[in-house]
Amino acid sequence: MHIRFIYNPKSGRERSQEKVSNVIKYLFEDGHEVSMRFTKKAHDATEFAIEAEHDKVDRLVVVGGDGTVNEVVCGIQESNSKIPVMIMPGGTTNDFAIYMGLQKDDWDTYKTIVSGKIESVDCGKVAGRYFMNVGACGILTDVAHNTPVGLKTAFGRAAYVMKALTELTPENLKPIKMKIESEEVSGEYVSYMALVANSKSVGGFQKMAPLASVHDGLLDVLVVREMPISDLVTVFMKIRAGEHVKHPNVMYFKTKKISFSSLEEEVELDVDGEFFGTLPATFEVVHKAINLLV
Ligand SMILES: Nc1ncnc2c1ncn2[C@@H]1O[C@H](COP(=O)(O)OP(=O)(O)OP(=O)(O)O)[C@@H](O)[C@H]1O
Repeated sequence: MHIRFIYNPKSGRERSQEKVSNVIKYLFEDGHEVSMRFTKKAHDATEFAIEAEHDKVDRLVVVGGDGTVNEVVCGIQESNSKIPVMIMPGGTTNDFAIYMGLQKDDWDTYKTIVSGKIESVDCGKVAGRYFMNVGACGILTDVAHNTPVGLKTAFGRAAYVMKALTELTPENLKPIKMKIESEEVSGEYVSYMALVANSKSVGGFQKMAPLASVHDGLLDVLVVREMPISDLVTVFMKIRAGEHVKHPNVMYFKTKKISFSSLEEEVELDVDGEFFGTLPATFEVVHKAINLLV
């Protein structure tokens, strides 16, 4: 088989080299052809995924974080590719890879690349681009894209916690007046945060969208509505257990398609941990979009 690696050398703590070398060694020993593409800047991984479809490679291996996976998913969708994809988590949080159980040792990674099960999984679409994990707006949702790369390299996930703590000030706790339109829920809501998730794991919290599934042809929507700060603290403390969705001021439902618009100020949107633009935005699911090796 011809196996193409797309490798972001700057994602996470830059410690993936040894793992990648070991996996490539196993692949060579097994007689496979291996080619490498290293990303240098934003969108390189998208171009490399499109190139992989043209080159008719047999397997694509993505080494990087959620942002790199996002770019590869965009390339796969844009080129209508069905190439089986393996994700080697090399980022800071790796929400999607963790949700899919892809934190494997070197040998299992190699075995999955050559003979893993292929699962056809959903992705999301927003403003003509695609996402694997989440689109979000409101408090704390910009932490991932605003944390400097140097801080992530030095401190890993703790960098996000440090950045989050600097953001949780009374001035930042401004609720957003937004309009939501979907088949299930429509209306004007005042909320602190809204997110649309494909997988359960968001921002390092493995039960942020506790009922999400990448097989159900649906996106999970979580809206944290305006509430007293003391209630908000309670909600955040329940995220780890996935119990936050039961709070009366938290809306949680599934949909195929949903639109958000801000009724007042400009609201930034974060998609798979990277800055994406501003509201309005319409999210929809793309069922069975990616052939993932698991
Ligand atoms: N060689 C490079 N040097 C600097 N930045 C790069 C390079 N290659 C890609 N990038 C940037 O890295 C971003 C993706 O980073 P990625 O999300 O994979 O890592 P992370 O932020 O450490 O992990 P996570 O999102 O899981 O927390 C891309 O959007 C791109 O802009």
